Amino acid sequence: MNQVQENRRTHAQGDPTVRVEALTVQFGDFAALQDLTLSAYPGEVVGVIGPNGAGKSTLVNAMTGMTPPAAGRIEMDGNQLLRQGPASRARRGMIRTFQTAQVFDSLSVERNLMLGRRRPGRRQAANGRSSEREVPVSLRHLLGRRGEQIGGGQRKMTELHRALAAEPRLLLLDEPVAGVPVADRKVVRQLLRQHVDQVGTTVLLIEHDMEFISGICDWLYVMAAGAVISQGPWDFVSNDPVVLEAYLGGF
Ligand SMILES: Nc1ncnc2c1ncn2[C@@H]1O[C@H](COP(=O)(O)OP(=O)(O)OP(=O)(O)O)[C@@H](O)[C@H]1O
Repeated sequence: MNQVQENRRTHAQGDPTVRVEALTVQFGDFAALQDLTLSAYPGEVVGVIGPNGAGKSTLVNAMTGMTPPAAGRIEMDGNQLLRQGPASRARRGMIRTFQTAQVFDSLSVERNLMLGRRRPGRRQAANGRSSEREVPVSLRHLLGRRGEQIGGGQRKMTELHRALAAEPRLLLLDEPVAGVPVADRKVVRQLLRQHVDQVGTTVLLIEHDMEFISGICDWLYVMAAGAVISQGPWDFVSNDPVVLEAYLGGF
């Protein structure tokens, strides 16, 4: 075990919430993921970064069951997931958000938020109005508006809060602050950190905003061409020559 992996042991204790092992995804002859292995532990925010086309969204799609892998394993809390569909994974507490926020256009923001609380398997029953904790200040004035009446950043915030209201065991976020105004990104960061620390959710997120990434992630995997090329805390990966080459090599 090298020094970087040793460092992770100080905060990532016990068994991983999710473990992806030797995962390969093929689109015809093209391998979008090749033999990819990673894990995320309870209460940990794990970032997956890498240049465009590295395979980040494909990874999330494979984890949620939307894209079937050609080989490998995906385990959540020690259970092999590959034969389970997206709904069954959601019942286990795996919730995701999308690059383009998925909000129910015909429902109010408040109804959208309440839907998160209806996740099967969620500890509390879904009834009553959204609690103070579940409605962020930035959305309170929008509760009565329909999904189709709010802007892109507000849709992202609504989707994120609906996901948090589901109290996921594992939250997969695909570019959570893309399209979110810079001023609100700090709010998202604080909200996620608070949720992780209080509820113990494991977060795995894809994001291109390095300021956001460096401020929230406990551990990072860097991907290029479908494989993990580096991993470690931000200070390590941001100075890793292999990572700099992967990003700069494209220019
Ligand atoms: N359904 C598909 N059929 C064929 N090729 C695909 C499909 N989905 C993704 N790819 C290819 O797989 C590779 C990885 O794509 P993916 O969207 O996972 O990358 P990404 O790292 O998420 O990129 P970005 O940062 O731009 O979102 C790309 O070369 C992409 O063109």
